[in-house]
Amino acid sequence: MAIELGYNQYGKAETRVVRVVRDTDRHEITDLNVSSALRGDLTAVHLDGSNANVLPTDTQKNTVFAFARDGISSPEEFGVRLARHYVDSQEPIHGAHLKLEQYTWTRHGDHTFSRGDGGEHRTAEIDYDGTDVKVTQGLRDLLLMNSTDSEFTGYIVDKYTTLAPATDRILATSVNAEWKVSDLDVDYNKAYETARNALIAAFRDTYSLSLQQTLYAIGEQIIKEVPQVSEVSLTLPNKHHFLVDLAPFGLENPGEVFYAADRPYGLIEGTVKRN
Ligand SMILES: O=c1[nH]c(=O)c2[nH]c(=O)[nH]c2[nH]1
Repeated sequence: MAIELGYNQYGKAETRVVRVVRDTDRHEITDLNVSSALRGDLTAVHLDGSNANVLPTDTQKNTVFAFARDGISSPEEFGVRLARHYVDSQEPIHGAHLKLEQYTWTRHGDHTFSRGDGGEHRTAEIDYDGTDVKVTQGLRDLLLMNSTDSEFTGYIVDKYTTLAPATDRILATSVNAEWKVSDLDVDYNKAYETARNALIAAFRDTYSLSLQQTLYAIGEQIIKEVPQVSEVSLTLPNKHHFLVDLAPFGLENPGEVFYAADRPYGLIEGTVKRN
């Protein structure tokens, strides 16, 4: 029987590093969750028990902390620096994939910050194969709601359809988005802020006939406003808000009282590309 090793990678997942800049009394914090995955000449470790080509995951964790000492200007810059280091300094390591999440802290003073319930956060993904660096920016769990300017009508009706057409509904979603940055000669923080603002503006300004239409509008707006972005992928759960029937209580409900359903939910996914 012929058996062989397929694709493999290994690394340290979820190294939590918090960097404080304290050059002045007004401190800055960068709070990251860093995962590294290395690939390369790693057959012997799986087949023969030789660890000679293995840069331990513990070392990868330590490298994150040591590199943080030099400062973190953006998750993308930090990820690129780590990826290049692992591949360029270790001959058996041929590729590195870095995933970074950045948690947002809101300032309440020079050295006082609060963080929400672990909701919205920024993401960065870097891949380096020894030649090319690929960078993807994004965000996860950004909750958005329009309390009007949303319809859903004109859909297929078959014998299982019970959904009533909606001409004025709540549209709410928890945005998961990532966009490929094709030109790396860019200010990552500025690109991120511009893309995030474009995303929110497109959601706000689109009179939505479906969440699919809103998805396209968001992708289109990001591509229009950030010249370095070539492709935007979006995953949008439709966080349904159903109008409650108050008639049994002798009350009208002119679009004012809703039941926020948890599950199931519609899941709208798509990619918008620069042509
Ligand atoms: O925006 C929507 N898109 C759908 O595909 C869909 N399907 C559904 O039941 N409600 C909605 N809303």
